[in-house]
Amino acid sequence: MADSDLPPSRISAADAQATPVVRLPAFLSSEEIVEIDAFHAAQSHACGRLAKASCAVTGAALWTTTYLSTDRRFNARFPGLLARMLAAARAADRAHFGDYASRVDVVPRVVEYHTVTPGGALKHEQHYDSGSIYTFDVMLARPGDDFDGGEFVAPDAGDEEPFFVNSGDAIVFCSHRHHSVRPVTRGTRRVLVVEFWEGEERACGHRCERASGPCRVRPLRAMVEESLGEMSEDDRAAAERFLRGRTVLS
Ligand SMILES: O=C(O)CCC(=O)C(=O)O
Ligand SMILES: [Fe+2]
Repeated sequence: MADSDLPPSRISAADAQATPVVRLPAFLSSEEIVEIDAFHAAQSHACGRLAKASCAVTGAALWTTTYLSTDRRFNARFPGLLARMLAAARAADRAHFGDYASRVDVVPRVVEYHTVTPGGALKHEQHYDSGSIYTFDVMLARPGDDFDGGEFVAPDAGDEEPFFVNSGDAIVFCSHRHHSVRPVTRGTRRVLVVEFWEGEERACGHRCERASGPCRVRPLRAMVEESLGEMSEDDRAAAERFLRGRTVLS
């Protein structure tokens, strides 16, 4: 594998679409959800963050992703949980995905905490998690109570039952399987997403696109820090707002 590449896919696009999304109801206890939310509250300031969509009128973020794998923070705090997720993913692969990777060495590529408010959605129906093997997705909020809308959608999944009924419910799927999320219509939807891949266990503050060797992405901030010092206070504040969470290839 060239060190700047993603690992080659182990499953064809067509075979990936034929795999089911496996439900793991009540995967997390309410105590574990409290621990994860507390960890997010305490650590998110130190982690990479990306506002994926924002309101055209107010500029408020509608979908914010916090990369809890920054510096492997989540990985160090919740190793047992990540091992449980991987064991469940491998079992789902053996039982339902054609056992295409259950013996492959995989590690967490990224741990993402998603916060989605009304209007936030992942609309692209052919979206998939390129470069990863398994995607593990856990609902942290209470559907119908903390939020409405925001249904997880897997085309051709074969039934209309919701994937997430209660907080703590999880799903696991082949990362190359298409999936999307309908717009949230009320409240705040929170999910934890872990992608496992054949690359190195990453510590960078984003979703790494480089399977091995030093990550080439670094905060744009690092490239312009000197010039920030030369700006007026107003210009610097505007630049800081612009730079927050943005990254660039070096
Ligand atoms: O929000 C979700 O349930 C899934 C999010 C997702 O697929 C992604 O961020 O790639
Ligand atoms: Fe995804």
